[in-house]
Amino acid sequence: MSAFEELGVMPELVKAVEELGWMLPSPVQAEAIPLILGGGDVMAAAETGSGKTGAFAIPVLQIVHEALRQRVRSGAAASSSGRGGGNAGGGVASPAAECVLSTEDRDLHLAVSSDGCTAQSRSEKSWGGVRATMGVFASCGGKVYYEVTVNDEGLSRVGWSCSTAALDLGTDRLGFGFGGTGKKSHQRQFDSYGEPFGKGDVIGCMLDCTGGGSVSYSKNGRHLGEAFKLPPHLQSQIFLPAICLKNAEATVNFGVTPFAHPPPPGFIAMTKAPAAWIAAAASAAAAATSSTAAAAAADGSKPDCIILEPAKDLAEQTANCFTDYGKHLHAPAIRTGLFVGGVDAVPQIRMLREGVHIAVGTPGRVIDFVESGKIPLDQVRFFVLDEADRLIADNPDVVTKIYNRLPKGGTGVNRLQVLLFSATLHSTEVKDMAAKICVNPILVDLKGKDAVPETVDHVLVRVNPAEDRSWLQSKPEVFTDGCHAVDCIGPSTATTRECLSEATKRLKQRLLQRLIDTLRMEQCLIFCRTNYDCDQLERFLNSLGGAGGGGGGEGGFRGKMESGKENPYSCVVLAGARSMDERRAALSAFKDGDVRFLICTDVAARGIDIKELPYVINMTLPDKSEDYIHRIGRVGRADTMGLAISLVSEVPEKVWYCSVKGLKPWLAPDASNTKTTDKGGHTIWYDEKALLGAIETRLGRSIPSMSEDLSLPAELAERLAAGGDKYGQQRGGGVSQEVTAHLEQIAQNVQHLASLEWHVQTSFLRLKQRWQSAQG
Ligand SMILES: Nc1ncnc2c1ncn2[C@@H]1O[C@H](COP(=O)(O)OP(=O)(O)OP(=O)(O)O)[C@@H](O)[C@H]1O
Repeated sequence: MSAFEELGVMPELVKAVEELGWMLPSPVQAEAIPLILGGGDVMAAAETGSGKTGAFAIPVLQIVHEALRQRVRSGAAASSSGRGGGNAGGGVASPAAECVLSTEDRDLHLAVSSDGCTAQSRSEKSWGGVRATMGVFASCGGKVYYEVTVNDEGLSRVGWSCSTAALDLGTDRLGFGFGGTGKKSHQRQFDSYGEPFGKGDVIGCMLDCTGGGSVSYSKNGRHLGEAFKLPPHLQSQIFLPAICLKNAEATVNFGVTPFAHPPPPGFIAMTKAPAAWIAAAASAAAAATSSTAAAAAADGSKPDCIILEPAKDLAEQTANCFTDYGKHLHAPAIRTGLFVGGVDAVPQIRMLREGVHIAVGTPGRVIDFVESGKIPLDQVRFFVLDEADRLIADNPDVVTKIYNRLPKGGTGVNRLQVLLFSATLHSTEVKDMAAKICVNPILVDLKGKDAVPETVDHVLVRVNPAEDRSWLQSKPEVFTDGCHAVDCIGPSTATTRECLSEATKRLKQRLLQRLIDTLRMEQCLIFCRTNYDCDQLERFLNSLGGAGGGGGGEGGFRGKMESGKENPYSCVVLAGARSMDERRAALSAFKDGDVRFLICTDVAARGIDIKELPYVINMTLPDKSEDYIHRIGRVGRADTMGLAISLVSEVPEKVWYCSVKGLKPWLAPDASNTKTTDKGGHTIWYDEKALLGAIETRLGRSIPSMSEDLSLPAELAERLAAGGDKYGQQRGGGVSQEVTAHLEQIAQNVQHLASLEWHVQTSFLRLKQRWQSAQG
């Protein structure tokens, strides 16, 4: 059994992740997958690149697939009998329909076998109940039978109940049970009936829908007499086979295989009943809700899961992960839809009409579609906030509005599960929101505070224009942001705040070039503060590349070189101001290794997964310390070593400031107004030393600096050399620490087994020798 199977993951999903080369679940996966499969709300905080997407995607896919299979089975039965002209109420099943125990309509702690015939509940404290996927119209005028075989010594109660009855059979007015202690139960009234039963006994459960209706039982083929008469108010209801167990196991037979004892005269097996008698459980339950809901529920076309992501690119990546992990799930296949803004809504609406089971999107587009009724929510059972802290900080209203509209599904297996994931999940806002939208969430917190993975080395390059005067050189030409366009910059003003600020910007671009050359960077992700900074850096790198950057037209693939890999400075841009097509093309060119540098804003700070990326550079520190953790977490993923370098100015830098959301001050009509915002302009003074202080406080450690010749701090260089590690490659020669730990764990057992095997073999050979010599 593989390590993923041990977590309860179904073989189709295990196969898919093994094809991706995942040998063992990562720690967050090992913790979160069983919790989600068990039905809990989960808040998971784990380092960047530690496999959080798989930790929620795998169990979500599994549960959604199970639910869908169940619906398709029930829906198919309902529609085929509908075509046969049966009951006008719809939801009438074909006689050949497969009636099994439901994996949906059960208590969480009761397990149902994959063939839907055996139920097991190992709780000694509480009863676990389950109903069948088909029911019988009490008004059908027929007589139906099914059998239950008790497999062990625990307690069992068997019988019939309506789809809305308590799963604890016989404890309300909608259920009728017969228990192993020899009692019949209805409305919590337990009266002596028949005789006790236990392990090995076969109980026949009869529903007689003639003459007002009654329920009776047999034990090992012996009829025990009528147990209940159906009260008049229940004679229009649908009754489903139901059992409940306490630390027990039982197997049902609805008639697919021969019965242990023949049904009493006039009774027929559930599965042999005419179509007009039988109703699918899903239809029975759906009938209680709106008719449109029932219709769509039957074909399973509404989302079961809503996943919010803070950025379009990340949403697309997550949707692709769902498609990849779920590729072996068939009959039915899972359909994942992507719902992000900035692109034509029509194909997305069409997709919703065709049916989507997992909806992944960004807050704006998702709330638009929810409020206009395009994304129906009445079937949703998972609400996932990936990068939850960012979503909650930026879009608390959207999160709350969507949550308020979701069906909560009670406390059984259909209850809504809320999952919050991030590498930085420790803010007060997250805790407050979790208190509102989660029910007893289980915290999977692998470090207890925000942490940087061991595979990420991070260093600073201090930028001090007062000491480094190379900014006065005219070559290579740099392209700064124009915040000092109206200031007097030059040797004569070299000590003014404005001049030092402009000098910092010039030095940073030149330092970037030196870093690229010194470290012989094959690939690097470069973070800038604004869209405009990205444009200017792109110009700078293109000018170094000497080819002026191919394309560059409106909507074109700016910066892509004919042969990107040969150009040591080839670059593309991924930033909010670029179109979705351009962003997609840029990311894929970078992932494919066609270009060396991906210049980006913080839209790429979270979640974006680029395999074996060796370097990240921060041209400017982010103004939120948690974003630093996410940015540098683009390297050091999946046990690959990576280096993050931050250029940090020793002096304040004047930068553009968007006081109105969406406003690009460098494009504003009064863009020449470079005064600070308190003086009616569009700039602020940015203090990177203070930002660095906040980051170091958050991490609880100081970040080492590179030396002037841009070599690594000694401690890092030594550690790297000792481990034989290289940035962009798996640490420890390709075997992950988890795999090593796992191998160490099983080594002892393997040795023990080997020695047992040796003893068995040698004693067999000795015996054989003795026998041969005895034979002469
Ligand atoms: N069990 C595993 N074994 C090997 N590789 C894995 C495993 N789980 C995930 N990965 C790989 O690790 C990389 C990072 O995974 P993922 O993107 O899910 O990380 P994350 O924790 O969500 O990171 P972030 O915090 O940046 O969003 C991916 O390339 C993924 O394919």
